[in-house]
Amino acid sequence: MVVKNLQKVFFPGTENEKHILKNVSLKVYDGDFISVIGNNGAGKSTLLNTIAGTLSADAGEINLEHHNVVKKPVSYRARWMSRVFQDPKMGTAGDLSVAENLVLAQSHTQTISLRRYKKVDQWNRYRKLLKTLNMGLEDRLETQVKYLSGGQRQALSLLMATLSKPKLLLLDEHTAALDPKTSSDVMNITQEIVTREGLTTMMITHKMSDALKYGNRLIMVQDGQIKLDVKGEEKHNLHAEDLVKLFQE
Ligand SMILES: Nc1ncnc2c1ncn2[C@@H]1O[C@H](COP(=O)(O)OP(=O)(O)OP(=O)(O)O)[C@@H](O)[C@H]1O
Repeated sequence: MVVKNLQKVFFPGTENEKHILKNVSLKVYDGDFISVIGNNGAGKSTLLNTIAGTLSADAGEINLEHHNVVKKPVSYRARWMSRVFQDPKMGTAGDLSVAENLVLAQSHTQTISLRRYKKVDQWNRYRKLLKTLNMGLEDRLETQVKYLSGGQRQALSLLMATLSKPKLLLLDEHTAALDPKTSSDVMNITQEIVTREGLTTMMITHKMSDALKYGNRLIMVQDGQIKLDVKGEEKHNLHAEDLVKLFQE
Protein backbone atom coordinates (compact mmCIF):
# COMPACT_ATOMS: atom_id res chain seq x y z
CA MET A 1 0.00 0.00 0.00
CA VAL A 2 1.22 3.48 -0.79
CA VAL A 3 -0.22 6.48 1.01
CA LYS A 4 0.62 9.79 -0.62
CA ASN A 5 0.14 13.27 0.80
CA LEU A 6 -2.90 12.26 2.82
CA GLN A 7 -4.75 15.14 4.46
CA LYS A 8 -7.64 15.29 6.86
CA VAL A 9 -9.13 18.48 8.18
CA PHE A 10 -11.92 18.56 10.73
CA PHE A 11 -14.30 21.54 10.84
CA PRO A 12 -12.82 23.19 7.72
CA GLY A 13 -13.49 26.87 7.26
CA THR A 14 -14.53 27.40 10.87
CA GLU A 15 -12.65 28.79 13.82
CA ASN A 16 -12.30 25.19 15.08
CA GLU A 17 -10.52 24.05 11.89
CA LYS A 18 -8.10 21.24 12.78
CA HIS A 19 -5.53 19.74 10.42
CA ILE A 20 -5.22 16.21 11.71
CA LEU A 21 -3.31 14.53 8.89
CA LYS A 22 -0.75 16.85 7.37
CA ASN A 23 0.43 15.42 4.06
CA VAL A 24 1.14 11.95 5.39
CA SER A 25 3.07 9.73 2.98
CA LEU A 26 3.87 6.13 3.78
CA LYS A 27 4.94 3.12 1.76
CA VAL A 28 3.85 -0.14 3.34
CA TYR A 29 5.63 -3.15 1.89
CA ASP A 30 4.03 -6.57 1.56
CA GLY A 31 4.59 -8.49 4.77
CA ASP A 32 5.36 -5.38 6.86
CA PHE A 33 4.11 -5.61 10.44
CA ILE A 34 4.06 -1.98 11.58
CA SER A 35 3.50 -0.81 15.14
CA VAL A 36 1.95 2.65 15.13
CA ILE A 37 2.55 4.75 18.24
CA GLY A 38 1.98 8.38 19.19
CA ASN A 39 0.46 10.70 21.76
CA ASN A 40 -3.29 10.91 22.36
CA GLY A 41 -4.78 12.97 19.57
CA ALA A 42 -1.72 12.60 17.31
CA GLY A 43 -3.84 11.28 14.43
CA LYS A 44 -3.23 7.50 14.58
CA SER A 45 -6.88 6.43 14.44
CA THR A 46 -7.61 9.11 11.86
CA LEU A 47 -4.87 7.61 9.70
CA LEU A 48 -6.36 4.11 10.06
CA ASN A 49 -9.90 5.41 9.53
CA THR A 50 -8.97 7.20 6.30
CA ILE A 51 -7.14 4.10 5.07
CA ALA A 52 -10.15 1.91 5.90
CA GLY A 53 -12.55 4.49 4.43
CA THR A 54 -14.67 5.10 7.53
CA LEU A 55 -13.42 8.68 7.26
CA SER A 56 -12.99 10.38 3.91
CA ALA A 57 -9.65 12.06 3.25
CA ASP A 58 -9.62 15.67 2.08
CA ALA A 59 -6.66 15.17 -0.23
CA GLY A 60 -4.08 12.56 -1.14
CA GLU A 61 -3.96 9.03 -2.46
CA ILE A 62 -4.22 5.56 -1.02
CA ASN A 63 -2.96 2.99 -3.50
CA LEU A 64 -3.87 -0.54 -2.67
CA GLU A 65 -3.39 -3.44 -5.07
CA HIS A 66 -2.78 -0.89 -7.87
CA HIS A 67 -6.04 0.97 -7.23
CA ASN A 68 -6.31 4.45 -5.80
CA VAL A 69 -9.06 3.75 -3.27
CA VAL A 70 -9.07 7.15 -1.59
CA LYS A 71 -12.53 8.00 -2.88
CA LYS A 72 -13.92 4.46 -2.66
CA PRO A 73 -16.41 3.47 0.06
CA VAL A 74 -15.57 1.12 2.92
CA SER A 75 -17.44 -1.71 1.17
CA TYR A 76 -15.15 -1.46 -1.86
CA ARG A 77 -11.96 -1.46 0.21
CA ALA A 78 -13.21 -4.25 2.45
CA ARG A 79 -12.25 -6.88 -0.13
CA TRP A 80 -8.64 -6.12 0.75
CA MET A 81 -8.81 -4.97 4.34
CA SER A 82 -9.83 -6.29 7.71
CA ARG A 83 -9.90 -4.53 10.99
CA VAL A 84 -9.94 -5.40 14.67
CA PHE A 85 -11.05 -2.74 17.13
CA GLN A 86 -10.36 -2.10 20.81
CA ASP A 87 -13.84 -3.28 21.81
CA PRO A 88 -14.09 -7.07 21.42
CA LYS A 89 -17.82 -6.64 20.72
CA MET A 90 -17.13 -4.74 17.50
CA GLY A 91 -15.81 -7.65 15.46
CA THR A 92 -18.26 -10.37 16.40
CA ALA A 93 -22.03 -10.92 16.52
CA GLY A 94 -22.95 -11.70 20.15
CA ASP A 95 -26.22 -13.46 19.46
CA LEU A 96 -24.67 -15.86 16.96
CA SER A 97 -22.59 -18.90 17.86
CA VAL A 98 -18.83 -19.14 17.41
CA ALA A 99 -19.34 -21.32 14.31
CA GLU A 100 -21.92 -18.95 12.82
CA ASN A 101 -19.56 -16.03 13.31
CA LEU A 102 -16.86 -17.94 11.45
CA VAL A 103 -19.29 -18.69 8.60
CA LEU A 104 -20.06 -14.98 8.37
CA ALA A 105 -16.36 -14.13 8.25
CA GLN A 106 -15.83 -16.72 5.55
CA SER A 107 -18.75 -15.50 3.50
CA HIS A 108 -16.78 -12.25 3.16
CA THR A 109 -15.01 -13.88 0.22
CA GLN A 110 -16.94 -17.11 -0.41
CA THR A 111 -20.56 -18.04 -0.81
CA ILE A 112 -21.42 -20.26 2.12
CA SER A 113 -24.82 -20.83 3.59
CA LEU A 114 -25.49 -20.54 7.31
CA ARG A 115 -27.57 -23.72 7.05
CA ARG A 116 -24.71 -25.72 5.60
CA TYR A 117 -22.04 -24.74 8.06
CA LYS A 118 -22.48 -27.92 10.05
CA LYS A 119 -21.01 -30.02 7.28
CA VAL A 120 -18.44 -32.17 9.00
CA ASP A 121 -15.42 -30.99 7.02
CA GLN A 122 -16.30 -27.36 7.69
CA TRP A 123 -16.86 -28.06 11.36
CA ASN A 124 -13.50 -29.84 11.64
CA ARG A 125 -11.74 -27.00 9.89
CA TYR A 126 -13.18 -24.49 12.35
CA ARG A 127 -12.28 -26.70 15.27
CA LYS A 128 -8.70 -26.91 14.03
CA LEU A 129 -8.46 -23.15 13.49
CA LEU A 130 -9.93 -22.40 16.92
CA LYS A 131 -7.48 -24.80 18.54
CA THR A 132 -4.59 -22.66 17.26
CA LEU A 133 -5.91 -19.81 19.45
CA ASN A 134 -5.33 -21.89 22.55
CA MET A 135 -8.39 -20.43 24.28
CA GLY A 136 -10.55 -23.54 24.48
CA LEU A 137 -12.89 -22.25 21.77
CA GLU A 138 -12.65 -25.48 19.76
CA ASP A 139 -15.08 -27.03 22.26
CA ARG A 140 -17.50 -24.09 22.15
CA LEU A 141 -18.52 -23.94 18.52
CA GLU A 142 -22.19 -23.73 19.44
CA THR A 143 -21.83 -21.20 22.27
CA GLN A 144 -23.28 -17.76 21.62
CA VAL A 145 -20.39 -15.34 21.39
CA LYS A 146 -21.87 -12.99 24.01
CA TYR A 147 -21.05 -15.63 26.64
CA LEU A 148 -17.31 -15.62 25.84
CA SER A 149 -14.73 -13.65 27.81
CA GLY A 150 -13.29 -10.46 26.31
CA GLY A 151 -10.04 -12.26 25.49
CA GLN A 152 -11.78 -15.20 23.82
CA ARG A 153 -13.98 -12.82 21.88
CA GLN A 154 -11.02 -10.72 20.73
CA ALA A 155 -9.09 -13.83 19.68
CA LEU A 156 -12.15 -14.87 17.68
CA SER A 157 -12.35 -11.37 16.12
CA LEU A 158 -8.74 -11.74 15.08
CA LEU A 159 -9.36 -15.14 13.54
CA MET A 160 -12.42 -13.82 11.72
CA ALA A 161 -10.56 -10.76 10.44
CA THR A 162 -7.80 -12.93 9.01
CA LEU A 163 -9.83 -15.87 7.70
CA SER A 164 -10.03 -14.37 4.22
CA LYS A 165 -6.32 -13.48 4.22
CA PRO A 166 -6.67 -9.71 3.79
CA LYS A 167 -4.02 -7.72 1.93
CA LEU A 168 -3.98 -5.34 4.87
CA LEU A 169 -4.85 -6.01 8.50
CA LEU A 170 -5.60 -2.98 10.65
CA LEU A 171 -5.41 -3.44 14.42
CA ASP A 172 -6.70 -0.45 16.37
CA GLU A 173 -5.48 -0.88 19.96
CA HIS A 174 -6.97 -4.36 19.82
CA THR A 175 -5.53 -5.45 23.18
CA ALA A 176 -6.15 -2.21 25.11
CA ALA A 177 -9.35 -3.42 26.79
CA LEU A 178 -7.84 -6.69 28.00
CA ASP A 179 -6.10 -7.52 31.28
CA PRO A 180 -2.28 -7.83 31.07
CA LYS A 181 -2.17 -11.64 30.83
CA THR A 182 -4.98 -11.83 28.24
CA SER A 183 -3.49 -8.90 26.33
CA SER A 184 -0.20 -10.77 26.12
CA ASP A 185 -1.99 -13.98 25.01
CA VAL A 186 -3.84 -12.07 22.27
CA MET A 187 -0.57 -10.43 21.15
CA ASN A 188 1.04 -13.85 20.86
CA ILE A 189 -1.91 -15.07 18.80
CA THR A 190 -1.61 -11.95 16.65
CA GLN A 191 2.06 -12.59 16.06
CA GLU A 192 1.40 -16.20 15.17
CA ILE A 193 -1.40 -15.48 12.69
CA VAL A 194 0.41 -12.55 11.07
CA THR A 195 3.58 -14.62 10.65
CA ARG A 196 1.80 -17.79 9.52
CA GLU A 197 -0.28 -15.96 6.92
CA GLY A 198 2.41 -13.39 6.03
CA LEU A 199 -0.11 -10.59 6.57
CA THR A 200 0.72 -6.95 6.00
CA THR A 201 -0.34 -5.34 9.25
CA MET A 202 -0.63 -1.93 10.90
CA MET A 203 -1.17 -2.04 14.65
CA ILE A 204 -1.89 1.00 16.81
CA THR A 205 -0.71 0.52 20.37
CA HIS A 206 -0.02 2.61 23.43
CA LYS A 207 2.13 -0.15 24.89
CA MET A 208 5.72 0.73 24.10
CA SER A 209 6.84 -2.78 25.05
CA ASP A 210 4.49 -4.30 22.43
CA ALA A 211 5.48 -1.72 19.82
CA LEU A 212 9.12 -2.67 20.36
CA LYS A 213 8.61 -6.40 20.67
CA TYR A 214 6.28 -7.04 17.74
CA GLY A 215 6.60 -6.24 14.09
CA ASN A 216 9.49 -5.42 11.78
CA ARG A 217 8.75 -1.71 11.64
CA LEU A 218 7.63 1.07 13.95
CA ILE A 219 6.20 4.45 13.11
CA MET A 220 5.49 7.32 15.45
CA VAL A 221 2.75 9.76 14.53
CA GLN A 222 3.01 13.20 16.03
CA ASP A 223 0.84 16.20 15.32
CA GLY A 224 -0.53 14.65 12.13
CA GLN A 225 2.84 13.72 10.68
CA ILE A 226 5.12 10.71 10.74
CA LYS A 227 7.88 11.66 13.09
CA LEU A 228 9.76 8.37 13.17
CA ASP A 229 9.83 5.41 10.79
CA VAL A 230 12.30 2.66 11.65
CA LYS A 231 12.64 -0.97 10.75
CA GLY A 232 14.88 -4.00 11.04
CA GLU A 233 18.07 -3.56 12.99
CA GLU A 234 17.31 0.10 13.73
CA LYS A 235 14.01 -0.86 15.32
CA HIS A 236 15.63 -3.74 17.15
CA ASN A 237 18.11 -1.36 18.75
CA LEU A 238 15.43 1.05 20.00
CA HIS A 239 14.54 1.14 23.70
CA ALA A 240 11.43 2.34 25.49
CA GLU A 241 13.42 5.29 26.90
CA ASP A 242 14.29 6.44 23.35
CA LEU A 243 10.60 6.48 22.50
CA VAL A 244 9.62 8.29 25.68
CA LYS A 245 12.20 10.99 24.84
CA LEU A 246 10.76 11.34 21.35
CA PHE A 247 7.26 11.66 22.79
CA GLN A 248 8.40 14.59 24.86
CA GLU A 249 10.07 16.50 22.02
N1 LIG B 1 -14.83 12.80 13.76
C1 LIG B 1 -14.07 13.76 14.31
N2 LIG B 1 -14.49 15.06 14.33
C2 LIG B 1 -13.72 16.02 14.84
N3 LIG B 1 -12.51 15.84 15.39
C3 LIG B 1 -12.05 14.57 15.42
C4 LIG B 1 -12.80 13.47 14.88
N4 LIG B 1 -12.07 12.34 15.03
C5 LIG B 1 -10.94 12.71 15.64
N5 LIG B 1 -10.91 14.05 15.86
C6 LIG B 1 -9.82 14.80 16.49
O1 LIG B 1 -8.66 14.53 15.73
C7 LIG B 1 -7.53 14.44 16.58
C8 LIG B 1 -6.83 13.14 16.33
O2 LIG B 1 -7.63 12.07 16.81
P1 LIG B 1 -7.21 10.55 16.63
O3 LIG B 1 -8.31 9.75 17.23
O4 LIG B 1 -6.81 10.28 15.25
O5 LIG B 1 -5.92 10.50 17.55
P2 LIG B 1 -5.13 9.23 18.09
O6 LIG B 1 -3.69 9.47 17.80
O7 LIG B 1 -5.72 7.98 17.57
O8 LIG B 1 -5.38 9.39 19.64
P3 LIG B 1 -5.66 8.32 20.82
O9 LIG B 1 -4.34 7.72 21.11
O10 LIG B 1 -6.15 9.17 21.92
O11 LIG B 1 -6.67 7.34 20.32
C9 LIG B 1 -8.04 14.63 17.98
O12 LIG B 1 -7.82 15.97 18.36
C10 LIG B 1 -9.51 14.33 17.89
O13 LIG B 1 -10.23 15.06 18.83
